Amino acid sequence: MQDRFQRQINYLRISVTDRCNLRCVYCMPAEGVQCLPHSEILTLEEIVDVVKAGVRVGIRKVRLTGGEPLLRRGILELIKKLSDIPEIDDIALTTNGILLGDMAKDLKVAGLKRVNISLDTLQPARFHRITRGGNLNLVRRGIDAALENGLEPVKINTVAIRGFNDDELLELARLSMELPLHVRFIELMPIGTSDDWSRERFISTQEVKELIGGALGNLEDEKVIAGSGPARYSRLPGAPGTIGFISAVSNHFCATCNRLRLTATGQLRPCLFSGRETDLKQALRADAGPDELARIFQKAILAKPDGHNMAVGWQKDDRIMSQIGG
Ligand SMILES: Nc1nc2c(ncn2[C@@H]2O[C@H](COP(=O)(O)OP(=O)(O)OP(=O)(O)O)[C@@H](O)[C@H]2O)c(=O)[nH]1
Ligand SMILES: C[S@@+](CC[C@H](N)C(=O)[O-])C[C@H]1O[C@@H](n2cnc3c(N)ncnc32)[C@H](O)[C@@H]1O
Ligand code: SF4
Ligand code: SF4
Repeated sequence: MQDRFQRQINYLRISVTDRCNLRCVYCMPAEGVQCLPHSEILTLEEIVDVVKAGVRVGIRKVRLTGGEPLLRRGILELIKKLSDIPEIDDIALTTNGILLGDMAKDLKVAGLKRVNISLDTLQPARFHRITRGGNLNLVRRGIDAALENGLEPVKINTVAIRGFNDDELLELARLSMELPLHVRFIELMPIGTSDDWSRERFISTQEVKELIGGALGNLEDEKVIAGSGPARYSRLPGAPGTIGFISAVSNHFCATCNRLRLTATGQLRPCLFSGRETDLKQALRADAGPDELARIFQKAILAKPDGHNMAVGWQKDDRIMSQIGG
């Protein structure tokens, strides 16, 4: 269905859990994150009902995220049920990769098409520091398992952060020369835990492009890689993979935004950056039928703003990224 700004909305990002096995410094506070009670979180059946209602208004693509989606009990069963919905033609998952080594094969069998894996550094000690305790080896294993099991295209999400990983962006870009990986550099957005994370940490796409182009060769524009997300892709000469750029701040893609979010607690959220939400859970738990759920979707789509307001600074929100479905 089209929203008020003639954008076709066909993509639902679902936060299947607010829980996470890491605590990345720019995303979550070190402690004090209150996990939502189970009764507040949508059940697997409720999520499937929501997607079926979404299909009625044109949802064709689903992404499971969180928090860490691989922590959600029953995730394989959920993927299986979603892949049985004939209209859904793309089921993807965004993960920190920690549990992927052990789960990739079962995820593929359940019907998952592809994964995006977050990786901000290739240095074990640094990884441990930024994730507050994570083991980089497990993520490397997860990436290998994703490739071995054909969860392709495998995309790597790297948030470029000054004073933290700006000295290894070239090495991360080189991954696309060694393996068929699509390494995407994401601009740090003013959302999440702002602790020590300030404007000075921001690195623009332009800066990363110049760095990579200067050191590794001409970046040739690449056609779209499967998935209709906001990244723009280029390829280094002879590389099996590509380099992508997600310029969420410097050159935002709101004019072509095609998505809605479903929070872990069953709110439809028209925009990552807007606290305005439409409640689906109450209707689900009052046994609303598919028509009524589809009407709630329509309402949320019509409430989509034309774009974000990042320019005003750090997002003040009742929810953190892991609850919204980053
Ligand atoms: N501003 C903004 N940024 C987003 C949005 N969706 C995703 N992003 C950013 O893009 C990053 C990568 O998102 P992914 O979960 O990998 O999904 P995607 O890039 O849409 O996925 P593909 O379908 O594979 O292209 C996120 O970490 C965010 O930083 C959005 O709706 N708005
Ligand atoms: C919130 S996580 C959820 C999925 C999973 N736990 C993971 O890390 O991939 C999704 C993505 O959001 C990104 N992210 C979190 N906070 C961000 C911020 N302030 N700016 C840009 N990207 C951010 C993460 O790096 C990650 O790639
Ligand atoms: S970015 Fe992902 S892995 Fe890191 S704390 Fe946030 S939800 Fe967890
Ligand atoms: S900030 Fe909002 S409008 Fe812009 S791309 Fe993200 S979700 Fe869409």
